[in-house]
Amino acid sequence: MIDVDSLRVRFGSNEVVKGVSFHVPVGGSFGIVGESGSGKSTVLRAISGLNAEWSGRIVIEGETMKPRRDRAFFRKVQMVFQDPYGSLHPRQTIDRILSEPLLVHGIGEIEARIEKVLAEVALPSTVRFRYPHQLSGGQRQRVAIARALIAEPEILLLDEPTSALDVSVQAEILNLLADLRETRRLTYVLVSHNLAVVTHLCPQVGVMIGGEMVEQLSAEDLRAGRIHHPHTSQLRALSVDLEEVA
Ligand SMILES: Nc1ncnc2c1ncn2[C@@H]1O[C@H](COP(=O)(O)OP(=O)(O)OP(=O)(O)O)[C@@H](O)[C@H]1O
Repeated sequence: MIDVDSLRVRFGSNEVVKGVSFHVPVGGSFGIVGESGSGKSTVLRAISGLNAEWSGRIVIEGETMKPRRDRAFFRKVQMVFQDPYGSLHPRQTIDRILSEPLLVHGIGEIEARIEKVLAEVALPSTVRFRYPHQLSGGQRQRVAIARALIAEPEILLLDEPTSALDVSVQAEILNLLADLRETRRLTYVLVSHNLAVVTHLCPQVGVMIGGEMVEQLSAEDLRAGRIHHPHTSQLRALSVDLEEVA
């Protein structure tokens, strides 16, 4: 369960998140959509503990978050970024990349866990001894998801997880994320500028503009055009085809 209440974030004199509130139940999936610069990633980074400069209240699984998080938090909550090139160390083999979270958290059975998680993200075990540049973009994102999952978190924070990928690969990764949420009973917060991506994965959606969440609605209402805020209508009109990736 994630409760965000009146979250504010400023950089210097510039307030970029202006009192955002939303709730995600255990096993739920909440999507944040909005144009570039609307503050979506900043909200996610405050939840993830990557940015300690915020005010308001963030409660995760009943625990009120402080700006700095302990190691147990980083086991429970994991983040997946847009760019698998940037987020995977280029000189480490996939084996090393996947071992690291286990070593950090003192978790044993490293070999078995790596084999299991690779199977879960549908990668052959032969990728273990390759480097990120030897994999395709989609395979690299599967590795990034495997790394996020290997220490068995409860919550995944997904920041544009498919935006760097070809359209055909985007759908594969979205389907994988949907399956993993169900089998592992994960809770997701997903950020994307792409309405089709958000509605594919998230039954509940929050729409941001200029640091405010101006509307929250179900993916169903969004698809059907049952919308209250003009900005949501604009975003919907801009999205050429809501079902493109579905
Ligand atoms: N570290 C930072 N220092 C100063 N300003 C920042 C910082 N990070 C983000 N901003 C500003 O905060 C605003 C919101 O950025 P944010 O990345 O959250 O938007 P976004 O909706 O995720 O956009 P995008 O989809 O382009 O990533 C932008 O104006 C951005 O320039």
